[in-house]
Amino acid sequence: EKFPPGPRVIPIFGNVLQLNLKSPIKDLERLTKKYGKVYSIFFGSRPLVVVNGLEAFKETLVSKAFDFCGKPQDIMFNYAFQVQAHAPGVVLADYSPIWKEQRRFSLMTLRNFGLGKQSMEQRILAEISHVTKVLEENAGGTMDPHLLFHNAASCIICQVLFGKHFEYEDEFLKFSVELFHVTSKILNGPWGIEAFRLFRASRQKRLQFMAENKKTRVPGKPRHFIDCYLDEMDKRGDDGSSFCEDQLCALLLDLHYAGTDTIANTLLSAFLFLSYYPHIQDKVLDGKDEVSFEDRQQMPYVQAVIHEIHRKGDVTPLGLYHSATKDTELMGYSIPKGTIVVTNISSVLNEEGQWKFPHEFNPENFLNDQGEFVKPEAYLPFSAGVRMCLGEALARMEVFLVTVSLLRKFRFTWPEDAGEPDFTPLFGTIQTPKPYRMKIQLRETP
Ligand code: HEM
Repeated sequence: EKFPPGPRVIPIFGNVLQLNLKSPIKDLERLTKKYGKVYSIFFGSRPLVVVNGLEAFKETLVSKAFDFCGKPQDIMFNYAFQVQAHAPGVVLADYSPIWKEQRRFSLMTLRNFGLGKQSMEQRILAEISHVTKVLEENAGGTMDPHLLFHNAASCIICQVLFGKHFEYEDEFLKFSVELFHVTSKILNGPWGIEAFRLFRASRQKRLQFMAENKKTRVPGKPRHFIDCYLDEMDKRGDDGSSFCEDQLCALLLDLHYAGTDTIANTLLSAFLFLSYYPHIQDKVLDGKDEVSFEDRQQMPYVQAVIHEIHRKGDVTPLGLYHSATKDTELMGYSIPKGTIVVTNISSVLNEEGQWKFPHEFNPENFLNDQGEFVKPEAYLPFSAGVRMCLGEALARMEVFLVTVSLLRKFRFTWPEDAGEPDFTPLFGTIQTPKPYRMKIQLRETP
């Protein structure tokens, strides 16, 4: 009876005609002003509860984390993406022992692979050298970095999953980058049969990799994620756990997808802002020649810039839909089991009252009066709680290393003839900055 309020529902359509689905963020902001931090909208006859702002986020994701950690199953994207119901992977899997087991294993494996340790850093730096090469070829001119950053992000996660470098011309790399980029905009574009076809083709390619890999695998000597998973399967035998090759195949897509488009768009957004505000680039370097991930704690300004990149990047504006695991309450409203809950991450990352400069790209958002690094509570680009992003550590390391390494070698500026930049991104489950060109100059080596 006390379901969250919302705009008047039109039979059959619900509220879809009242929302700009191509770019709904402004509409959601308008509805917050009218109905408060928690309200409902209807897609046809199906209600979605939208959660806005830090206070409502904390109740949803932290204090009532287990009431809201489900994931809706009967939506179109799941049918296209998952392919096999018994092997749901992690990203779209409902809250269940299977999800828990697979998430824990993935997290541990990413960590043991050297996250926070030297070896992961070396893998990332090796991939950055390919980016540097392309930028060197374009130095003195301008370029659209779109494909370059997608290729780089995809290659880095492929190093973890498959243990090898893919050339930027490789068919698998090109196919994957295109697949992720197109389908992450599914919410606002025409799609259907084509998405189903692409995800099925992607599964065939992953199965092929898994089969090829077995030929060179030495049990107990893992080279990459696939090997680690197969070792785990051997260890578990027939213990009735959820570990199986279909799950491995699903996880490969989850991690490759989640690790490519998010990072690529964060980097695109980073270099859009940095090109327009080149004075920030000079302050990042501040006379330092060598910068390693290890040193970041001693570099408050660099930390502030990287965090501001993730905040203004705002790449997953509505997170990934949650669902209520039982009949529960949220901010005084009744939420029936199974209700889809939309976490409007964008509303928190730009919330007035939480940030010194909510609407501008400004590293001061993460610095106190003494110039020390501080992280406001509303810094939630990776969400929070039980379903929080499991690639956060890798994402932070990648964005740090790519940004700092490229700034050491190049200076990026906004082309004089490019007019004013449009910072409003193209909306999607993962959103993308509008295409732009940046001017690239080699820095003088000291
Ligand atoms: C800037 C980069 C990234 C951002 C902003 C980001 C953000 C997010 C967000 C908002 C979620 C949804 C959390 C929720 O449902 O409440 C998520 C989930 C997830 N992310 Fe990321 N992510 C990033 C990079 C990565 C990377 C590099 C990987 C993999 C290596 C990854 C793997 C995942 C997985 C597997 C999930 C599902 C977790 C689960 O449901 O248990 N992400 N991410």
